Amino acid sequence: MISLRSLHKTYATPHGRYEALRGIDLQIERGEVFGIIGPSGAGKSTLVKCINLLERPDEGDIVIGGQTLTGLDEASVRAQRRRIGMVFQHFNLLNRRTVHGNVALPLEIAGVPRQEIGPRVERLLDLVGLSHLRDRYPSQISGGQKQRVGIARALANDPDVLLSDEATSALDPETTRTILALLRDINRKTGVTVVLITHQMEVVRQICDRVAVLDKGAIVEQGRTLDVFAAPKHEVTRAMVSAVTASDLTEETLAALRTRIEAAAAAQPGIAARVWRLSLAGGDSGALLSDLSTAHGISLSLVQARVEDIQGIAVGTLFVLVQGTPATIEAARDAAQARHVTLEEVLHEPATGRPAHHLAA
Ligand SMILES: Nc1ncnc2c1ncn2[C@@H]1O[C@H](COP(=O)(O)OP(=O)(O)OP(=O)(O)O)[C@@H](O)[C@H]1O
Repeated sequence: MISLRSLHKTYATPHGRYEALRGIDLQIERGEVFGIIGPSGAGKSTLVKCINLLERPDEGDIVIGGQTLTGLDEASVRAQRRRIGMVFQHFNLLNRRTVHGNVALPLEIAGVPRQEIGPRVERLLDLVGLSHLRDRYPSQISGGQKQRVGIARALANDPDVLLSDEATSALDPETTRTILALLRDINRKTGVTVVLITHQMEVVRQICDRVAVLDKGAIVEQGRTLDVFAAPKHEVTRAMVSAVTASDLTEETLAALRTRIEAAAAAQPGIAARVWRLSLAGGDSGALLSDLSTAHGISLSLVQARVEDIQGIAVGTLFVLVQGTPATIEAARDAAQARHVTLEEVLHEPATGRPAHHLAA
């Protein structure tokens, strides 16, 4: 649906030229919800402006639905721009027009006959759940409702692509969830391709099928959202993912665990203890823990956990204290490896001098 091929964009600055996009290659399929995420200064706004043709890239091609947009004259660019519906962070509504009037505006500009505009706007307001507020002005509705107007307006000309530029950044978490759910719903009902530009991993987690990570003007990682969350490769991705799913044990918690383990070992000689970090990407964490303890006769207690639902799949980190004989613990570890789990030993008592190691299932 959208192909970005080797996009380069350089700005002139007082200190010389700055390369904001350094060869972006991306393929976004028809009907998917695709996230482009990156930290501040990564080049997200520049990329948005190139995709909707407000900025011309210095090099490279933008192809939407088979049509190469780079190299077109201004009149053709304006026509092509209608194929992309834009949703903005600050809504960009006209205060002197009603909700209905704001959604009607792009249809008026496109020269749609007056008698067609009314029914079309009503359908759009119905789609975003705002029919009852049609005569209100922007100052009389909430931020979430304003964004619904923004989404209806973006869909007015029946675009192939809905391009959302930080559409939920100005909204509280609950409103963000409802707006993302609405975008997902519209994507399913209409099949419109949705491209979300965001700095929030939470947005990607909730609705994106695939994601590309932008850093310093380049795509550093891309893939299915689930895969990127489960095993982020680039350090920028890891930092953003860990803000949503990962957790670490503090030194205080580790010290308290050591004390607890030593007391248990003194009371029950022959019983060893481990602390495991289990990274899940799918599967049922509760079932995993109970299966391991019942099948192998070990004692398992949860120390700390952060597990998030990524479109129906559990992804996250559990820290568990495992106690048993060394043989039963080894058997349980082998069994854990057979599941969708990455297991890392954080603490090994009594210490054997063996370094902590990673075992990928
Ligand atoms: N018109 C311009 N002239 C010069 N440099 C620019 C211009 N616009 C952007 N830049 C620079 O290009 C880089 C990318 O900027 P861009 O606004 O695309 O990043 P961003 O990922 O959207 O950042 P943020 O999330 O903070 O808005 C930045 O270093 C920025 O300073």
